[in-house]
This record gives sequence, C-alpha cells and structure tokens, in this order.
Amino acid sequence: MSQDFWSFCLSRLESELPPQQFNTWIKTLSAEAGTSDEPSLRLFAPNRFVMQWVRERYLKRIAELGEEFHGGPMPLELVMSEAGNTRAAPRTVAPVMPVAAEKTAANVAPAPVAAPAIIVRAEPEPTASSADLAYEKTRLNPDFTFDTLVTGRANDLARAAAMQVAQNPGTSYNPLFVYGGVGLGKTHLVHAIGNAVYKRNPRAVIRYVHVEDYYADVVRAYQQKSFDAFKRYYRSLDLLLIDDIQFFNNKNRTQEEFFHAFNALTEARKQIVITCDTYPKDIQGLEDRLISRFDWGLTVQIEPPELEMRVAILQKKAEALRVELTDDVAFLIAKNLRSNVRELEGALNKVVAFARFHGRGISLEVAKDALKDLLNAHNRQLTIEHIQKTVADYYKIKVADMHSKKRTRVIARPRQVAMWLAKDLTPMSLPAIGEAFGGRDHTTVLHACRTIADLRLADQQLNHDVHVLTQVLRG
Ligand SMILES: Nc1ncnc2c1ncn2[C@@H]1O[C@H](COP(=O)(O)OP(=O)(O)OP(=O)(O)O)[C@@H](O)[C@H]1O
Repeated sequence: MSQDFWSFCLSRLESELPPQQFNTWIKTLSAEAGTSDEPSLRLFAPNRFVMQWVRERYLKRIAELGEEFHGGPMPLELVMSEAGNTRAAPRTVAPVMPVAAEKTAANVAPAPVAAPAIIVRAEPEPTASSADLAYEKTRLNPDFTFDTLVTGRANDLARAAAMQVAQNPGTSYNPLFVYGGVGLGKTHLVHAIGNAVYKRNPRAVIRYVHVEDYYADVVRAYQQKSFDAFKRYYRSLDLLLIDDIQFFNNKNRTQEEFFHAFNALTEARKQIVITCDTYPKDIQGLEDRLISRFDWGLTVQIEPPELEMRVAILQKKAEALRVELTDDVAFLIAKNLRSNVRELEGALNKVVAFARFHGRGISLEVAKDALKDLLNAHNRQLTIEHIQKTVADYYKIKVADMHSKKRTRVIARPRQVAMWLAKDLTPMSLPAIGEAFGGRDHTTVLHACRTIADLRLADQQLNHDVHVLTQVLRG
C-alpha cells in the first residue's frame, strides 16, 4: 500500500539526507495514499516555499523510490496543503488520479489505465511578482513568524530578545546567539526575525542560511574562483541568519570566511543571528576567535517546553492544518512527547494522516491507535537509577553518593540536580524520589527542586548542566 510506501520512503530519505534537510523539508510534508489496488501518493507541502524546494530537490528521488517499492511506476503528486494555500481559493482534496496532461520533465509516458505511469504533478506556481522574488531570495519560510510561535517559559527570553532584534536590527544585540536542543524552535525563531524585519522594511537585504549551505557556498566559490563575489554578497547583507553553527566543526576555510564576514557585518552595524545546539564555549572544533565574538552580543537559550506549552503548540499546529483537536487528544500527545517540538508535530501529522486514511474523525481512540508504537516506547519509563548514574557520570562522582549522607557541595549539588531531573522526567512522587535517594524525606526533595529551579536562573553553568543532562536522558 502507498501508505507503507511513504513510511519506506521516509526511512530511505532519512538515511540518505543530512538530518537538517530531512527534518526541514521532508518531515513537513504530509501524505495521502491511494489504495492497494491503485497505489498512488499525494504529498502536501505546508506552503509554497516548501513546495518549491521539495519539487526542485527531492521529488525526482521520491518518484524513483516509488518505482523501486512498487516494482513499477506510481502516480505521485505534490500540492500545497489547503492551509498553506493562501493565494488560491481553498479547494477540496480529490482522490489522486493519473493526470497525464500535467507531466513534468521527470515523468515517463502517459498513464495506461492498468499500469499507471509515474506522474509527478507539482502544482503550477502562481505568478510571482518582483516583490515575491525578492522575498524568496531571503530563503525565509513565511509560516515561521512570531505569530505562529507559541510562547512559554521555555522560550520567552529568547522570543523577547528576538523581537527586540527584529525591531532594532544591528543595534540591540549583535550577534544574537540562540541555543537549545534539537527541534525546539530555533529555526522558527530566526525566520520570525527575518520575516518581521522584511515586513517593516521590504528593501532590507536578508539571508537565511543553514551552515551546510554556507559551507557549500564557500566550496563553490573556491571551485569557481569566485571568492570576490561570495565576499561581496555576504558582506552586503543587512541581516544574516545563520542556522546550526555547530556544523562548522573543523571546517577551517569556512570558519575563516565567516570570521571576516562577521567582522565586516558587525562593524557596519548589520545584524547577525546565530543558532546552535549548544552554548558557544561548548561548540566542538570552533576557533576561539569566533567563540569569543559570539559572546559580544546576547546569548539566549530555548528549553524544552512544559506540558501546557506543548498542548498550546499542538493546538496552533492543528489550527494551521485546519483540523479540530480536542483537549484530550492534545494532552495525550503532549504528555508522551516531551523533549522535541518537531516530534510533537510529527505525532500530530501521524494522527491526522491515520484518521484520514481510515476515514475516521480525530478521537482519543484514533490517536492511541495511530501512535501505538510511540506510546509503547514511551511507556518504557526512564528509571531513577538511570538518572542517578547519568548524573554521577557527568559530575564524576560515585553513584553511591546519590544515596549517601555527604553534604559537601561537590556531591550535594549533583544529588540535587538528579532529584530535580527525577521530578521533571518521571511521574514519581516526591516521597518516592526521596526514598530512592537514600531514604530522604519528601521535604528534602522539594527543597532540592526549588534550589535547582532558582539556581538555573542565576547560574549559567548549572543551567547548562541541567540542559545537557535533560537532553541526554531524553535521548
Ligand atoms: N514555540 C513554538 N511554537 C510553535 N511551533 C514551534 C515552537 N517551537 C518549535 N516549533 C515547531 O517545531 C518544529 C521544529 O522547530 P525548528 O526547526 O525551529 O527547531 P530547531 O530548534 O531549529 O531544530 P534543529 O536543532 O533540528 O535545527 C517547527 O515546525 C517549528 O515550527
């Protein structure tokens, strides 16, 4: 069945593409399958930007995988989802039919009725104005705005700083350095800055670039001996948004170029926004002179969202997909996926696709069915022993110290961190946690949790430790 094909296709593309590309482009697609008798696949892109990118870079490969999976061609269509289709009038989704008239170069012969051809029908683009074209050069995703970004404790500082930068680019915090774990909205936030700056000033020269693409630009400039043009371009920007700087590791020539671009832009009071999965000093293989420059502006963290925020994000995403999501379903998903918003979204997409495929509405029952594997995996709970061992290893103390009565700071603080993590990451009660830490009283656990919560606001190193440990434990 084509639904199985899409799972097959996802796992193949995941192994073939760098994670950033897979997550940004492929995972945002939703799929609607034909029947087992008449396999077909219709892919929905959330907006024109994604549709164009997928069509140019990945559609041919998806068609090849379709042929490999089915042992023959399969009609394949890429359209914009209704929610993303802001230019055209909303249309109803019809079953996929082989539409020979709309073939593209990637196609083969017209479809005979019995054995359908691969028909790659990418929706024709609406005519673009020169303003549209200028906008597209920014590489900004129009869906990633401050309006679509849900705010909560996990990101309010980062969001406030980003809004400040968007209002006063080049003069408030330069660079703005945003760090946080995978899939927590860093890319969304930097696109939001770009979109806001563009809205205020459509003449601003803005460029969003992932580090891997920046690296590719350097390589191309090197091969084509076009370094002057490369330098001129990057130094002419008003706003440079550069994503996932951790992938700069040991790419010395690229770092060198970036160093000079950074200096030129900051000297000219042009804004730079950087994202990374970690705090600047912890980036592996990055030159010290870059690390020290990243400290010039403001460094803000995005943390994993708490339950209420996760529910709000799901509701927002459901709104964008134009599906109704009841609170019980939102809570089921949010309670089981804690660490990564992208996974949260993936789970929602899975529920929506499952409901559509089986012609059912979205209910708690449907959601449980759709997410069966995921819920089973989640139920293999994190144990307190695992938390104690991970924290002890991290701080290089003995696991036995988690249970001991020793009160020296080097031991007591990691123990408090482990208690805080146990409270945050497991459903255990305070008395049960106290018991697991050498039979301590629940008030001791409460005190530990409050101490760590307060210290995280005041002590950047401790906050960082807790962040790293949380990521490690959540896998
Ligand atoms: N606070 C939020 N509100 C709404 N959507 C969010 C929020 N945080 C994350 N998302 C969504 O989660 C998905 C993943 O976010 P994004 O790609 O920005 O994460 P990231 O931190 O850049 O990840 P990576 O480390 O893989 O680059 C996006 O679709 C984004 O819109």
